[in-house]
Amino acid sequence: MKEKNPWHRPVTIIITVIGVIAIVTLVTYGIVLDAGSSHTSLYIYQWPAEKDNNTGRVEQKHHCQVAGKGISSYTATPYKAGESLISCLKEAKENIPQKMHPETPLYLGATAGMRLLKLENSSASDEVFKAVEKTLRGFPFSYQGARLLAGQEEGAFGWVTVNYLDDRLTQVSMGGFKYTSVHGNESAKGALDLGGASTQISFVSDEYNGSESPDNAVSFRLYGYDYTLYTHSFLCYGKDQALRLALSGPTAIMDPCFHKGYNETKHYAAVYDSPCVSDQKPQIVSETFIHLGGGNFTQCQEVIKSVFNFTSCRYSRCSFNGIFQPPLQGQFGAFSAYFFVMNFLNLTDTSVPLKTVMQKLSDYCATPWTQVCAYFKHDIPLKYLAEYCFSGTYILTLMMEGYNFTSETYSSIKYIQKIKNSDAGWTLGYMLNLTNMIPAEAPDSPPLTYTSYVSVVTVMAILLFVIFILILYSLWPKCNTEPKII
Ligand SMILES: Nc1ncnc2c1ncn2[C@@H]1O[C@H](COP(=O)(O)OP(=O)(O)OP(=O)(O)O)[C@@H](O)[C@H]1O
Repeated sequence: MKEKNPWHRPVTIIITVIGVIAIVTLVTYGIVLDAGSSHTSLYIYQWPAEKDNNTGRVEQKHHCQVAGKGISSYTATPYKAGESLISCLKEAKENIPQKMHPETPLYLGATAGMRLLKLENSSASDEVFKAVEKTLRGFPFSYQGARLLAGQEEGAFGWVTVNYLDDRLTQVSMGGFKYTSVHGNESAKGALDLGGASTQISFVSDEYNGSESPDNAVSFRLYGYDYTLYTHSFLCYGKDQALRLALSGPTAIMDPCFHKGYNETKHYAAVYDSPCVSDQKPQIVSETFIHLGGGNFTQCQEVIKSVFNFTSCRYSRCSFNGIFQPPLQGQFGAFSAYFFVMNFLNLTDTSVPLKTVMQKLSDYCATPWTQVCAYFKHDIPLKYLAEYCFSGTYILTLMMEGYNFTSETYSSIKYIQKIKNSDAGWTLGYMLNLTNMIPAEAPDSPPLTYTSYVSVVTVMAILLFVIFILILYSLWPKCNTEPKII
């Protein structure tokens, strides 16, 4: 059968092609791998392709958790560190349109696990990085490097992420447009990050300008505001290494931080094969020790306090281990293990008085191990389950004794996992920095919101399309209705 309008098929194809191109070019992507001490995570971020540098535009599109342990655990077989990343990188290929692969930046940042490995065996750490780099280069993305993040960077980028996602760096919303307002120190939120091997505290304080203990200062100019951030990363004070610090010693340990009835034979090597505790290894012949639970919150607090050194401070004030810390100021977001642990314990509500929080944790610690197992073992890995009493007590002790929060200021902490669907952590801040997504100066004119931008692009595309059709129509060969005299 003959078609009535033979030209409508090419037009449909053209519309589809224009539509697909428009949709694809609207979005840009970036990939960051967080190679932590306990595991590696891959994050894909996306943002509108037009570059107006506005805040709050970048969002997490996808998260992939790499199976197995962190890359620092592959010292004996470094190539496996590279191989471990392949399945998440394949997922990234599927989640980003193929056309965009070559221009998608790909970063890997390694944190405290690799910091410890570097201290212990720097050539082993180089081998792991080489293996990881080889894998990353084998994918069609724009590889931008795999590197070790300094603790200060980890803290500072975590702070940038939280404040960026919370829209605290610059704008307030007015009538659909975003205007720069007087923000700065008073609106910024502090960041508390508890990892497996290190922990970071970062905040701005009116009483800190970087002159006392300049090593703790990071200065930024973001959207026209100057920030002098106080940040410190405590290596060995992430929750896994802190547990090793707390577990020092004799052949049979009655550990108040584990539930009564907990009874495991453990290898000394597994506890002491870390530079955080290697000098405390007991000089005994036995290879194993019995780890027994005592289930006593108050005693657990005492054990945990002993891993902090409060005796010396050469500054006007310190947190612990002789590290300077200015007075705490403002709200804080506490993420990573802070959230995982307090969420399990059902203690994320900081409007609950601290005394009540401690009582609930104390009751939990006193629960016999058999009862805890019977209740949770199908849902929670046993390793995590066994450690929640220790981890919860460690978190409260670190905050109250270490960082000097009080029962009054405890409510200024919010336990967070995600902000607007993006995970809290250093990765987003790192990518924003490396892609120059946050300008030093505020944009001159109020930029369009994303919805307005999409509307303008859509209207322009329709207009162009109509013009195109009109031109096509005027050029199309027509039957001449006039009688012709040949
Ligand atoms: N659901 C959970 N319950 C309890 N602990 C958890 C849970 N999920 C992860 N963890 C633990 O929380 C800790 C922090 O995890 P995270 O991924 O932030 O650390 P990391 O990046 O591996 O460490 P680091 O930043 O020190 O290199 C780790 O010890 C991890 O094993």
